[in-house]
Amino acid sequence: MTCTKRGRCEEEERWRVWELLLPWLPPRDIASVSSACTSLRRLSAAVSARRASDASRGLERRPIPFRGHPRSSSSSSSPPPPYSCFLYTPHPVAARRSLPPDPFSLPWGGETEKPTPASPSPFAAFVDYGGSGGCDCGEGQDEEGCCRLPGEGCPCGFLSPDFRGAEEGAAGGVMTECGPGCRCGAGCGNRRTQGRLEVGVEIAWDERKGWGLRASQLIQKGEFVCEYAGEFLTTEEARRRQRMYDELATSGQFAPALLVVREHLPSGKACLRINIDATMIGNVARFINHSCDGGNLLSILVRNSGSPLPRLCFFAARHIQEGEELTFSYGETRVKPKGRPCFCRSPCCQGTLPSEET
Ligand SMILES: C[S@@+](CC[C@H](N)C(=O)[O-])C[C@H]1O[C@@H](n2cnc3c(N)ncnc32)[C@H](O)[C@@H]1O
Repeated sequence: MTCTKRGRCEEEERWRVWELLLPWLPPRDIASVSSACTSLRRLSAAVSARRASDASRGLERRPIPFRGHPRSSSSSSSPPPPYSCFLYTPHPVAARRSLPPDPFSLPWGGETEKPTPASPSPFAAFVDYGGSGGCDCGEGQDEEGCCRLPGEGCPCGFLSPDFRGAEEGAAGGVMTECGPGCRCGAGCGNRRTQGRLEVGVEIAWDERKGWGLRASQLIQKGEFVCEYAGEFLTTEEARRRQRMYDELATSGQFAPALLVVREHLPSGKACLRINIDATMIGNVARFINHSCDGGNLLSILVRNSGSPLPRLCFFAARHIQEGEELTFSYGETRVKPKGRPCFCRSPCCQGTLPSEET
């Protein structure tokens, strides 16, 4: 009698450990655990369903669901769904040195911490948080009152995105906002792109392009959609990862999200190169696919006072209807001899995805 009771307690204890452990495991491990017994299969299926219900892991204002993956509703013995293989971050982060060697072995989770001056990280190599050049507008005022109207003296400027030609796919340029060098706080009117996601989006499966981001509500022309958050990499690290991703991509089950952005001088010469890798740590923007016609998003480099690195932000280039896929152009250059096929379906499709030597 005593023995049976102890046995039951041990069993319950083991089960509790699984309940605590499973939600953090990489999908590959969940798949192997789930084949052990019916109870674990049920528990794994519940964990996978929870993951599919919110890509942002609760870090955005509202859940961002995955829709329509052919394997998501089938048994958990099927291959692990790729939507788990990244950590969610609402903000750009410094390159992580402690990441596992490939995205398929990443645990489930998110990065909540915004980098601060106090946290010593490689980010400090890029961003000077002690920053100069910010405004004093917030001093002695409540947040609501500061930096509200253009032309009222805030030195950070209120340049708006340039939407001329946006509907024809023209690039959007640069704008400026208050930032870490300013005395104003999060409620300041000149921090339009620094809050959490405001527009409704969901992540939808396409047989040929993989996951993509689509609007789950009408998005008005000019509305801020999201920024491209990921790890800021040095060019050397970007090259190393690109080689790794190219190899993984030959398996066909892997979609890298490493973006190289160049800020050009008016003369046309490149002056600043930014490498943002959203493959292993990123936000919803990592799901935005390419369109050869420029897509319906305008990409703008946003400079924040006190931060030498601009951020890449997306605004609606035109009214975007509920259910429409959100896309932008990954660039013009196509230098890799065997470029990967493009399935953007636009009339001006070039047939291959933009690529360049990183
Ligand atoms: C930033 S990710 C976009 C999300 C990705 N589709 C996924 O499933 O995670 C970029 C990758 O998506 C795929 N992709 C993006 N646009 C595409 C297009 N127009 N045609 C085919 N594949 C595309 C490519 O594999 C590319 O490397």
